[in-house]
Amino acid sequence: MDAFVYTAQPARVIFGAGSLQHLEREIGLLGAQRALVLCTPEQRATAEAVAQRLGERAAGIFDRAVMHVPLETAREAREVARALGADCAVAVGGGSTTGLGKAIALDSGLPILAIPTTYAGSEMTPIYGLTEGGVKKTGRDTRVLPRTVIYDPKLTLSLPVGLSITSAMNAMAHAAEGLYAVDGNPIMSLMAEEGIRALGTAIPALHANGRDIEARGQALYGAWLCGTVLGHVGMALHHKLCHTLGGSFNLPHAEVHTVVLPHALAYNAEAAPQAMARIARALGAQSAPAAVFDLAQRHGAPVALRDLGLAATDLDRAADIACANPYHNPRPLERGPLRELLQRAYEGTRPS
Ligand SMILES: NC(=O)C1=CN([C@@H]2O[C@H](COP(=O)(O)OP(=O)(O)OC[C@H]3O[C@@H](n4cnc5c(N)ncnc54)[C@H](OP(=O)(O)O)[C@@H]3O)[C@@H](O)[C@H]2O)C=CC1
Ligand SMILES: O=C(O)/C=C\C(=O)CC(=O)O
Repeated sequence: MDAFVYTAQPARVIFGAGSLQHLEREIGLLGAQRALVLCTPEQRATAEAVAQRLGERAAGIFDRAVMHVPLETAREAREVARALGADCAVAVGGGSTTGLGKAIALDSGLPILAIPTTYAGSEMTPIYGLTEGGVKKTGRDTRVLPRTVIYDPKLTLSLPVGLSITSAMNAMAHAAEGLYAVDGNPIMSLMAEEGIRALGTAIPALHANGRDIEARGQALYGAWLCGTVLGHVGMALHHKLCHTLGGSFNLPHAEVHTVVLPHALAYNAEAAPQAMARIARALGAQSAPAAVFDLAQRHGAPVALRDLGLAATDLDRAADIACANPYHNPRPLERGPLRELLQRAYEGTRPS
């Protein structure tokens, strides 16, 4: 076995259908008295239910979380937290809401309790993102890692099926790249393979019935494992491409992950055979890139960048940006093959 270093990121996880009932106890365990509840405008009703559960421990609700955490929103939320005397933040929602909690924590050190309702995985990472003047910057800081995470599959029953599938593919991407990370280790690989297996089971079941609570549990369990991988080891080509396409061309986050993943895996397949074997095994298939493509396509998820609104004329610029700053990838980054990868992702060609 190769030598490795493993530093665990501390997080307390409360998992299970109905586990929201433990919220007040968990806030108490954080030593907090006044929680600011964060949500998007559309998830206000859920945030109100959370605040009601907290009773006197609820300082208020900030319901203006949006994708990619604009700096102005972060400043506004920080100010509201200060004005209300909040001593912790409860983020209920997807990665956008968790991201807002992280922006508050980065500035103030307030502990975050996250209640994720998508599979993006941000709740398990010390990674934060902030967008200023249309440019998103990400960083790592242990202060932003949520202290407690409540995974309650019941809260995900309202997540539309299409979004559930693309969000699950987003989670799977963290695990897939974790399997060939430069700083990978056997513990993260175990979690990655099990996370992919759980998501590979959940996706067909959710496609059949979005209210299947067992499948919701499997998906959230997979999201937890995959988010943990994202939080512990470095990502590579796939995440770089998705950040380029999401950030510079304003394409939707989970959908871009869904479309790009099979092609990024195909690019890396020969350079990372063990990772590919584990992904394929987790999905009960022969070829990792084809299995991931089939999983998306069979369950109604988008498979072509052109269907997400990218123009063919954007592909050259996307390839340039993706090559601009060097980063680790199992196969060296070469502009020509990368441009071909993007062309296949644009057209939605099944990897052979
Ligand atoms: N820092 C990190 O480690 C990570 C950060 N991220 C970041 O997180 C963001 C993406 O996260 P993601 O979760 O995909 O995006 P969002 O949080 O924006 O959620 C995606 C969609 O899910 C909907 N939704 C969420 N919860 C529910 C629910 N209970 N019922 C119905 N609909 C629901 C949202 O609706 P509505 O808007 O109406 O609430 C939204 O349309 C990106 O900014 C990404 O960069 C992602 C992964 C890791
Ligand atoms: O961009 C961020 O906010 C940080 C990480 C991610 O979004 C991970 C991902 O691409 O899913």
